[in-house]
Amino acid sequence: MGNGTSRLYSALAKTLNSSAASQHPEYLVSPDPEHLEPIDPKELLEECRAVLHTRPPRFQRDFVDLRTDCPSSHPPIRVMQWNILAQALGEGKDNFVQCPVEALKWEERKCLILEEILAYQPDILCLQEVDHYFDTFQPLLSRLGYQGTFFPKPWSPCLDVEHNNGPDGCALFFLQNRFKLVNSANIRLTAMTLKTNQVAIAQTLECKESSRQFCIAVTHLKARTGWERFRSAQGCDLLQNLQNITQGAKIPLIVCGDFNAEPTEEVYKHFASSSLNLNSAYKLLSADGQSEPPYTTWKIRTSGECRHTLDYIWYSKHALSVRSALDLLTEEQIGPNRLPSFNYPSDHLSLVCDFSFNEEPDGLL
Ligand SMILES: NC(=O)C1=CN([C@@H]2O[C@H](COP(=O)(O)OP(=O)(O)OC[C@H]3O[C@@H](n4cnc5c(N)ncnc54)[C@H](OP(=O)(O)O)[C@@H]3O)[C@@H](O)[C@H]2O)C=CC1
Ligand SMILES: [Mg+2]
Repeated sequence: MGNGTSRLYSALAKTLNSSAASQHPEYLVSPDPEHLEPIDPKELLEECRAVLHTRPPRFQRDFVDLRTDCPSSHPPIRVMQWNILAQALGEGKDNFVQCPVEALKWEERKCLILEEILAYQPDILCLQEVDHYFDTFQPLLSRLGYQGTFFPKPWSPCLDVEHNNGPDGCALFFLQNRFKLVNSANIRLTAMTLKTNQVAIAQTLECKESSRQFCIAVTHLKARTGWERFRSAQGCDLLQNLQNITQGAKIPLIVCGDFNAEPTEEVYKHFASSSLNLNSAYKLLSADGQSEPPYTTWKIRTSGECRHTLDYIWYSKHALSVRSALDLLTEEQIGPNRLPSFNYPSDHLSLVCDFSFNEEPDGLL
């Protein structure tokens, strides 16, 4: 076995075997990463690239500078929002008819996912459709200095798929050397007072540099057309929970999610007009700062081509500024067979933003 390969198995192989996933209780804050030997991100990136040596080169995406005039005395906070496509759904249920089966092989697709994370080095990761938390992302990201939290769907569609790796759910990771966890809440979303199959995680973090606190939340709302009212009710429930957690918007807030809703839907309008004073960060990439990108997910299923804007990063527009945002892949980069592909591991694009606190939040948050 070549040196690279053996190193690969030294870093990537120190992950729990997949059977461990089903032995874990529903919700578990990961063990203290101090007790896991750290990995050098450059080494892990090299090892991932060794696995991906037969794949086409990574697409280049650039950060768009959105700096406003308010300078910040502290380093920005980089947040990544990403529905990484559950392996069981990608292989067993999602029917991406133009995606070759071998492009979804987990041993390579996981390295594409890790490569994207290592390329942009977010301080905070908000993920949906995580069905390899315990055997892959938690052990590896812990060794990169992240503390992780996982909250699976009560009844994940992954469990219907033969040879699944356990339920999918939302995961939230933050760098331990930058933030201290003040509070963590797992939220099973309701709709019209009924418990639903969708969840969220909301955590209050304190910046070690500035002692400023903020709330970061991740969610994944009910998919499919015909469920618009259901998503709207889930969104209202999440907003109510966040009102309480931020003590009525006293704490700045960032909410990441696959909302499974176009900007025309009611749930989007609830977030855009909430008393939490939120703005959608990716609107700032548009010329007038008022329009969402044309797509955040683009796939071809048996039902046809689906190009939608469903993923968002909402933030407290008075207390926080967006300093930059990662541009999306172009249609040419995505290619005619759309996503996922040999080039990109998910049907959803990652969204990445750099935030800073406004020194003195003007007025209410
Ligand atoms: N809800 C419950 O209480 C119960 C649920 N179940 C099981 O759970 C499943 C529903 O899970 P739930 O998560 O609530 O469902 P969702 O409708 O939210 O979708 C589940 C997953 O399917 C993907 N998806 C969306 N559209 C399609 C499509 N057209 N074809 C294939 N996949 C698609 C979504 O991906 P994306 O978000 O990226 O679009 C999402 O990850 C049922 O199929 C059943 O297996 C069974 C009994 C009870
Ligand atoms: Mg999906």
